[in-house]
Amino acid sequence: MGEPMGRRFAVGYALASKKQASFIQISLINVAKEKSIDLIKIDLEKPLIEQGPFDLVLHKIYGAEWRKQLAEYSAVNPNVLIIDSPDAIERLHNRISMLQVVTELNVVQCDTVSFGIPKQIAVYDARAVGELNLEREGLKFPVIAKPLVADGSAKSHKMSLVYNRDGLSKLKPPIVLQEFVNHGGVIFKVYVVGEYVKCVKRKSLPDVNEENLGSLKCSMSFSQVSNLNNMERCQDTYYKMMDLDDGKTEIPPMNFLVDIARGLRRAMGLHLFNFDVIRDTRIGNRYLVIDINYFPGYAKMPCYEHVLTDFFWDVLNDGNTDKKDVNLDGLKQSSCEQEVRMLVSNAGCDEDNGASKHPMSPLKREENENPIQV
Ligand SMILES: O=P(O)(O)O[C@@H]1[C@@H](OP(=O)(O)O)[C@H](OP(=O)(O)O)[C@H](O)[C@H](OP(=O)(O)O)[C@H]1OP(=O)(O)O
Ligand SMILES: Nc1ncnc2c1ncn2[C@@H]1O[C@H](COP(=O)(O)OP(=O)(O)O)[C@@H](O)[C@H]1O
Ligand SMILES: [Mg+2]
Ligand SMILES: [Mg+2]
Repeated sequence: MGEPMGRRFAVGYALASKKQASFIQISLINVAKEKSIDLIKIDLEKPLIEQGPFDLVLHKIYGAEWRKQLAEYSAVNPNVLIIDSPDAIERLHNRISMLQVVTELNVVQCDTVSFGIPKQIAVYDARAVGELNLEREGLKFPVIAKPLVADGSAKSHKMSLVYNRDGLSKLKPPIVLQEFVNHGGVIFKVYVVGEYVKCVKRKSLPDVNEENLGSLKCSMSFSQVSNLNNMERCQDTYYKMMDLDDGKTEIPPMNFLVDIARGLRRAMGLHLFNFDVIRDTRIGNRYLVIDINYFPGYAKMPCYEHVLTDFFWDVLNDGNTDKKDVNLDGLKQSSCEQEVRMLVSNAGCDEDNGASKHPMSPLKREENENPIQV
């Protein structure tokens, strides 16, 4: 069968080699091709302005030089879509501004479910860290120390769970100290692709028994607990190992997540991101957003080829997905997912997500929890 006649679209992608290897799979190239979309690698060794023509530039590259190249390309090609805007992405490179947007979301309120962010403070001064009085800052042990900068480097994922004062002195600012919230060892990862939303469960840090705090050593280092290392990625059991199918943890109400996703998408001006959510076991139906990532590992999402291709198609044919959102009641469902839902159940995933209508939002917005700066 030949390809359909008519207009073809060129999507240029600029990705680091690891990202390219995971995201640009042959299955994605083929599904896109069938929809008249050609995925074309942007050569990072050459000026962007000399490449193309593209209808859309998809990118996850950091740094001033790349921003300059994008700006130059946009100035000469004003109709080309840049997904996403470097300024909008920038907000996610700092763990304070990243979560600030969650506290500013303006969504319909209801009594049954609420969301917010954990209490957190930024510490900039290395000399101040050992002297910190957590109680005065409204925090108590245990806390998680996270690098303030979230720029995709291995360093930016290196965290420690700090149990007591002694653990504080080892920390290297600039950091964020965030209240550790017991959440039953399960994290919800909510993937957003334009209007599409998908929630999966993953393993997380186990709960900490506060009564044992005194007997624990001062801190514990960790990195990307909900993800896999490179060796694990090569194994067949890839999805099984990562997705948590404990059969007992229910995912948060989908209409609730959809409202947060839509609010975030609009507030941040981003199309491609995911956010990590935990359920505060002390309170029950209270959910905390702890992390937002630009252009995450979509290839781990079932049917990602179709979801992403549908997204490219929509933005290329519309120019602006947000125009459509105004009248949007439910969520999009990928063409692949419509079929798959009938045939199989996705391990660790909500069966109905990505498709559910949400007439009444059960959201309750909490008061702003502005971080204190030290
Ligand atoms: O590598 P992957 O596929 O695990 O994706 C990473 C994401 O994993 P997730 O999809 O949330 O499970 C990962 O999410 P977490 O930070 O682990 O929550 C990041 O988005 C990471 O990007 P960066 O290092 O922050 O720039 C993502 O890494 P890049 O692929 O963008 O380098
Ligand atoms: N406030 C918190 N309370 C409990 N666990 C947390 C909290 N913040 C992070 N975690 C755990 O630490 C992991 C890494 O934190 P996260 O902020 O998502 O950083 P990263 O950007 O490296 O993914 C999370 O996936 C979760 O398991
Ligand atoms: Mg995370
Ligand atoms: Mg992150």
